[in-house]
Amino acid sequence: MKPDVKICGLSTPETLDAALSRGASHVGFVHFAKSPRHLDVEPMAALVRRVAGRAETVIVTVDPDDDLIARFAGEVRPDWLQLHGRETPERVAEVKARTGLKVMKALPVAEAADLEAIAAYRGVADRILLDSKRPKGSDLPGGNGVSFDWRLLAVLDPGLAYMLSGGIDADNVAEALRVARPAGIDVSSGVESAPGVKDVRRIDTFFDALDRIAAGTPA
Ligand SMILES: O=C(O)c1ccccc1N[C@@H]1O[C@H](COP(=O)(O)O)[C@@H](O)[C@H]1O
Repeated sequence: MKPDVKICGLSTPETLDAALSRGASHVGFVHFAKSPRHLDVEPMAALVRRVAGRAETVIVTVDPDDDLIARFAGEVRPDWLQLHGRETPERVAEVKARTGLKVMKALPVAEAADLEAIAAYRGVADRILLDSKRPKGSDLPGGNGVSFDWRLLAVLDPGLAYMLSGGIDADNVAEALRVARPAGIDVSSGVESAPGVKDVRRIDTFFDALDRIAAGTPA
C-alpha cells in the first residue's frame, strides 16, 4: 500500500506548493523557537490557508502550554498537532479534548527498550511517530537529519500504523520502507539544501524516488 508522505518544516509558498504538487499527504510547519524551521503563528496560518484541503496540515510543537494550543486551534486551524516533546499520555488526551484536533505523538527511539513507550500512547494518540533520539549537543528534539536502526522495529505489531522519521532522504527511503514497513514517512532535513532551507529540487528528487519504488524499479 502507498505510504503517507509528510514533508515537514515547510516555510515558503514555493516549497509548500512543490510538496503539494508532488502528492504529499501531510505538510508540516514547525513552531519551536530554537528550530531553523520555526514559524510564528501568523505566517503559519497563511501557509495552512494556502493548502486549502490539498493535504493534511500538521503543526509540530514541543511541550506547548494551554494558551499556545488554543492559538493553534483558533488561529491556524490545522488538521493535526504533532507533539514532539515530553508530553505524557494524559497530556496528549487533554490536548485532543481541548482542541478537537488529531494528535500525532513523537516518540524517540535509539534502542529496543524505547519501543516500550508505545503501549501507553496507543489508543490515545491518533498516530505514533517514531523518530531518532536527539543527538548529544543538539537543541532540537527532531529535525536533526539522523536515522536510527530501523531493524529494531521488526518486533512491532503489524497492526500499528505508525509514521517513521529521522534522517530519511531520497537515497535511503526505499530501505526505510522495506525494513520498517511504516504506514507513513516524515521527511524534513532530507529535502533541504541547508538546515531550515527547503529545496524544490530535493523535494522533486525525493518524490521521484518514491515514484520509482511504487513502480517497482528503485535504483
Ligand atoms: O524540524 C525541526 O526543526 C523540529 C523541531 C522540533 C521538533 C521536531 C522537529 N522536526 C521533526 O523531526 C522529524 C525528522 O526530521 P529529519 O527528517 O530527521 O530532519 C520530523 O518528524 C519533523 O517533524
